[in-house]
Amino acid sequence: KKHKFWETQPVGQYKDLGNSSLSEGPIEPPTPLSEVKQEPYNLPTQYEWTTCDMGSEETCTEVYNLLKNNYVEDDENMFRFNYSKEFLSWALHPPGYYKSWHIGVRAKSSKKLVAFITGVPARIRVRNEVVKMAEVNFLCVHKKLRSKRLAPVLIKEVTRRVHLENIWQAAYTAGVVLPTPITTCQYWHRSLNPKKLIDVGFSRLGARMTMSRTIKLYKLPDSTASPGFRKMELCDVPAVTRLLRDYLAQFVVAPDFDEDDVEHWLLPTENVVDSYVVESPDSHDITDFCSFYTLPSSILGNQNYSTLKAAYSYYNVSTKTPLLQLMNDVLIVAKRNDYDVFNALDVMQNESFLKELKFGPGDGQLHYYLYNYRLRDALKSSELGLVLL
Ligand SMILES: COc1cccc(CC(=N)NC(=O)c2cccnc2OC2CCNCC2)c1
Repeated sequence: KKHKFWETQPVGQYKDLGNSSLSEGPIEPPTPLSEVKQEPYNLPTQYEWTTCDMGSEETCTEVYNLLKNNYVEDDENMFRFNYSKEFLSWALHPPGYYKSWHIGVRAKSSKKLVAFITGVPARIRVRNEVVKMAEVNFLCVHKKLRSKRLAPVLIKEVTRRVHLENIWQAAYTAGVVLPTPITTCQYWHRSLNPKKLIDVGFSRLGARMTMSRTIKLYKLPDSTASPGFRKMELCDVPAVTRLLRDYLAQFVVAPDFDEDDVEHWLLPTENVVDSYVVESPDSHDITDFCSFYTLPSSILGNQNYSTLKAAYSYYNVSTKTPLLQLMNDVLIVAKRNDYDVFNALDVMQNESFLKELKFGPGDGQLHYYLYNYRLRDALKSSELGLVLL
């Protein structure tokens, strides 16, 4: 039966969609902490739980290798996400993180890491309510242990450890449809290195198009157009926080970032996250902001290339510079830094620039979910102001 596990969980069930007698908000009330299961869920006897200290080079390398060889692939199994170690360390150490939410499974005999799941704390606003949530990510079971029903146990265990910290909601994404998406996003790609993308099968040569015509089509200027466009610096944190909070207020679901969050999630970190501001040349105000994160993919089975260097649109705010020009500038910077492709979801106001900046639609969708929080109706993707890693 489909979703045997998810039908046992406090998540929006299909039968509830559009049922306006059901109120928006938590589906189940918090449990008294004394009633939360104190001990970990049972694993098959040959496996044991381990808490992964991502601050340890050795453990971080084990997690990196597990994901590099066993994490999400595209629908045609040509690419696999290859999150870097510095990315994983950044993603799992935001302000207020809990080490106990970095959960691994080892084989008792070999001590090999065979599964992983994580949570990080986040304050997420849903309409006018700011809710403490866990952002759950990096659910991975070794390819050799699939269909042993390990994923439900990993999900129940991270849920139990989140409950122990008195947090009762979560946010997560998946490429598959589960009960019940709060929104479904289309992803889009902007070619930066079309020759490589066609060589590795990520893109196809358009009909009646030659390679040289295609290279010319995606060519970008060498320098950015916005006066005052520069990398974000520590001293920009207060202004960027103000800009971002004002911008995100328009969306139904969005992070409730404070200055500490902005410093962690948006200050440039080499090979992990890049962010730029537009500082007005005369007033020196920060009027615009754009950012992307770096998530390479392994290219499976290509003689000439092993890695696809991909940028993923993160948070972008335009108040003076046209969004179209701001995003074109971020494409120029990504190209200058040798990215092969720039990816974006059709969330926030992204739809307003995708086609004009020559993004093409991807062949998949990304579904967003909330755990233990019901929305009366699914959102349009443009009502979503949350980008997960
Ligand atoms: C190009 O290499 C890939 C390797 C694995 C999967 C995919 C397709 C895919 N599933 N893409 C996305 O989920 C995606 C497409 C555009 C923007 N963000 C995305 O996912 C983010 C956010 C969710 N966690 C993964 C990274 C592509």
